[in-house]
Amino acid sequence: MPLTRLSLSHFRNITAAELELSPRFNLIVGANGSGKTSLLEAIFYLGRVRSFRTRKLDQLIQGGETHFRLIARLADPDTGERTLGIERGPDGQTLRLGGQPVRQLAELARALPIQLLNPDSHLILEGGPRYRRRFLDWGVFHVEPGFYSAWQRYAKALKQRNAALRTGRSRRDIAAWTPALVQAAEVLHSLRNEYISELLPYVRSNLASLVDLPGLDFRYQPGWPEEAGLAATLDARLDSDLRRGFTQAGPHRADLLPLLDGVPAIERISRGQQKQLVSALLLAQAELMMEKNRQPCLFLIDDLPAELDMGHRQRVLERLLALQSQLYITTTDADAIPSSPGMDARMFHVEQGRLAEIR
Ligand SMILES: Nc1ncnc2c1ncn2[C@@H]1O[C@H](COP(=O)(O)OP(=O)(O)OP(=O)(O)O)[C@@H](O)[C@H]1O
Repeated sequence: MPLTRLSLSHFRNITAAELELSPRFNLIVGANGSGKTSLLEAIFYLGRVRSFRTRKLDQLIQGGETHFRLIARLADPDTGERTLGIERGPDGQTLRLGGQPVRQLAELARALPIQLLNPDSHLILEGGPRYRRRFLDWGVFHVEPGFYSAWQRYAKALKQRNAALRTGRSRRDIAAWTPALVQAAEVLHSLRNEYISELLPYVRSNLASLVDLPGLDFRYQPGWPEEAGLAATLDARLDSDLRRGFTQAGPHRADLLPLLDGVPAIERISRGQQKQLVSALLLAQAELMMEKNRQPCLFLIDDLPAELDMGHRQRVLERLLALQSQLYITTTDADAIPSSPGMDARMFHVEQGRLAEIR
């Protein structure tokens, strides 16, 4: 659901800002180092309660200050408007949604599904399997209701098994975790499998309009050899797990690898094609989510001109607008963004952390 208002204080170089947002298209224009990415980072933080730039979250607090505060109004189709507020300081953070304390971060992720396209997005192709798992699980989390609880059960069993491996407990103690681990793993595997088969038609339709890559396919690896089964694999690798002190097989090692003519696509495609492919993947997820949940997502696109050429910018924006996504696009040059007449657009100028709407 879109944000209608956003207020920020002491977030990165933004001392204070109050923004009335467009439900569809928000363009953020400013010179290098002015604070454009910081604004996207703040919106991302509202939904994910983390940054896409750093793990050191205290870095988000403006230098010389002790806290940052973000307050957003969300247009909620069921309840009207809800307020989401996050304040972070030296003693931790408080999160409130609709006047209530937030108990699980998943509540925020559900209320504010956010997709990010930025210069790091190519890590989905170029980085290790964890980037592709994160991509995959974003989608499964949003469209498969049982995923989150299965993931929690799995994470708990994995943590216990790893602790048992590290502290040199008996094989019997370690094996005691196998049934819970395998049961949750199988649920995750089947939900991921189902999600991938639903997603692929959307990926193909986006590829057809964005990038010409006949022969592109995907290989899903669940994180263990399927023919052997997870229980037998854990058993067979127990000595090796004991030596290393952690569990080497399971859904936490899954991968979804794009292949071109049988080899990893990253080996064969240009940088521009990588960006088009990543855009197609993110769009496909948003389309499937819209189809299944009737819920549009927010798209944060950092430095759109650096990501795509003019023709592809136009096509990606058209598809996103057709999806009723709320867009936040940054650029140093407003002329580099295709204009879409009739769009309910707002443009903001940023200079040294000060944000002002351009009318
Ligand atoms: N905690 C902080 N306190 C104050 N200023 C900060 C903090 N963290 C980063 N900055 C500054 O905020 C400024 C804005 O950075 P940001 O990455 O948002 O700029 P940008 O407009 O996206 O730039 P570019 O176009 O170069 O990507 C930078 O000058 C940076 O040094």
